[in-house]
Amino acid sequence: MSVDHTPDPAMLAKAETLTEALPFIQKYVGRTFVVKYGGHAMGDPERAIDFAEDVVLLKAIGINPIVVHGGGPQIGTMLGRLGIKSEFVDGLRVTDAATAEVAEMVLAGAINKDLVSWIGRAGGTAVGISGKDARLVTARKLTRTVRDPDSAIERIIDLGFVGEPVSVNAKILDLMTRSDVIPVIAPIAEDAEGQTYNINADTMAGAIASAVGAARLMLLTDVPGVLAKDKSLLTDLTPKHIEALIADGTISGGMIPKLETCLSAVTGGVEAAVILDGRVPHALLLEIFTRKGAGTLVRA
Ligand SMILES: Nc1ncnc2c1ncn2[C@@H]1O[C@H](COP(=O)(O)OP(=O)(O)O)[C@@H](O)[C@H]1O
Ligand SMILES: CC(=O)N[C@@H](CCC(=O)OP(=O)(O)O)C(=O)O
Repeated sequence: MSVDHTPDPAMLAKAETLTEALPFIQKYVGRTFVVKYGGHAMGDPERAIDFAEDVVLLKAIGINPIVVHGGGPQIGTMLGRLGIKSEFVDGLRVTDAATAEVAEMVLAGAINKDLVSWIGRAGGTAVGISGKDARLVTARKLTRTVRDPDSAIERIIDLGFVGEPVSVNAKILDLMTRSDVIPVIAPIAEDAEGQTYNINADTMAGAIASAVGAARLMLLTDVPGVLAKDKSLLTDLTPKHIEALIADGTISGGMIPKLETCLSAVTGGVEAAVILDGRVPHALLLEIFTRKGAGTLVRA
């Protein structure tokens, strides 16, 4: 009796997908990827489960993920329930004392523990912390200047308790990533005097990526990447392009801190930064392990 050796095309396609991933696995094993999961991308529970599986798979094959999460829309919902108004300047939430308290509660409380739970259920060992734990991140008040487009006069805007990272305790992250642990980090930190700051999650992820010398900073959001004025996807950007896109208004709102973060990450030792659509199922795996990639890649 003869045996039919013709492979099932669907099975063959699976094997090809795995072999396509091989050079990327070989390249990145032992390296650290900082993945920022935005509040908008987090909205769909099914996608959140895909995200958790992707992160656990990375760890299982020897790539070290560090997750930094946002939660802007979720903070907005809680502030709304409490009757606290909120306003943004260049994608940053103006943060008074009450808003800082709510931001910490939502980010370091609810969202951080949801993510830890998703990763745990996908089989990973996630430990949820904020910048305050083990003095992971020390922050200071952020000063933001805005330039009036007509007069070109610059003025300083007071954003309240919005912080920027000054130093990162990379040693504690190193201890965690050398073990089975997947750190899950909320973008809240304090200064030397114990003042709490609300930090934009992209900014937090960028500072951490630079401090650990990450191979990649990956920012998952709710758009396919950086879009040009005609809405086409800009697949590759350099620092020069970014400055021009900010200056001519192509980039606005939350995309500003995102690209500023990519800029300082790639000039601060991170090999490349990617902005990609977190609403796409398994966006992380598709970006890392396929030749085509996805989203917008920023390189120095
Ligand atoms: N040129 C641009 N390309 C893509 N998105 C842009 C651009 N300019 C502004 N944006 C806005 O930036 C948003 C992403 O930032 P943000 O809302 O802060 O996301 P996240 O919560 O994922 O950090 C997009 O939803 C879009 O509205
Ligand atoms: C200062 C500042 O803007 N902090 C952000 C922190 C959360 C965040 O960045 O969340 P996303 O990534 O989901 O936008 C905020 O209060 O919304």
